[in-house]
Amino acid sequence: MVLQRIFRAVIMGPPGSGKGTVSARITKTFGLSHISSGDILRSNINNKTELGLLMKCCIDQGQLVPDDVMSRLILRDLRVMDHSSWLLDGFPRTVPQAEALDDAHSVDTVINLNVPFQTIKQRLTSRWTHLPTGRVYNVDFNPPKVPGLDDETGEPLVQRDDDTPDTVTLRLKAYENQTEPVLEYYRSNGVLETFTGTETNMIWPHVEAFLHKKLFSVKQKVA
Ligand SMILES: Nc1nc2c(ncn2[C@@H]2O[C@H](COP(=O)(O)OP(=O)(O)O)[C@@H](O)[C@H]2O)c(=O)[nH]1
Ligand SMILES: Nc1ncnc2c1ncn2[C@@H]1O[C@H](COP(=O)(O)OP(=O)(O)O)[C@@H](O)[C@H]1O
Repeated sequence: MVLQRIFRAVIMGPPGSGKGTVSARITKTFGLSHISSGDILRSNINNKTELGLLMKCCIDQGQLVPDDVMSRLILRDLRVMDHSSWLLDGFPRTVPQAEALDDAHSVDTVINLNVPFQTIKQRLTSRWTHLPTGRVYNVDFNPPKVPGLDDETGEPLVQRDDDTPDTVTLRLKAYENQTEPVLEYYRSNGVLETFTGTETNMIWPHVEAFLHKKLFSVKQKVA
């Protein structure tokens, strides 16, 4: 689908709610550029940049990276995408980050994946990631064709250092304390759309239908 107008979206939800999985489907269906804060941080860690080395320990302890670091990193990437439609995944995660984003760009819609915490824990400890692309697999849900290898490149998959049961508990706490207030922020701005469920394949048709409608009405407004 070719968009006729620039469209900016954010996808939110607790760790393991399926943001990466749903983002891949959105980008494939609607052609938005996907920007994942977690993938950007992991690429910095993998490439041993100064920022990556500094942030690794905070990520591995299930804590959020400081707001100023994160906002600078993402807003810098968005600056060079001035004429693109994008989907932000994992940013903003705090109210100050949402305010920093608002100061620079207007957000058309925020997709919130509301998946119960007890569903999530099991998923994260069986998540396998292809670090260079952020493609995710799951032993139960979408296993790779060859165990341990990425379907597209044949490169090795890894388990994230922060996907251990103890760190997942800390990340869920950080989500409750620091990220849930962002949902309220966007709800009061009138852009929040929540999708509730325990399975991505049940949630996805609703997200897809919503975006079709949203993009169509955006085009109508412009015409
Ligand atoms: N069992 C199960 N696993 C899922 C489902 N949706 C996504 N996953 C897996 O759950 C893990 C977390 O999903 P991901 O998209 O990475 O979530 P994110 O942390 O919100 O970006 C990955 O291993 C996915 O393959 C689902 O409906 N059922
Ligand atoms: N916007 C952000 N603000 C602060 N820290 C972040 C942000 N995005 C990612 N991080 C850090 O990177 C980690 C992994 O993020 P991410 O890949 O989005 O995890 P998940 O998709 O499992 O929720 C987070 O637990 C946090 O430490």
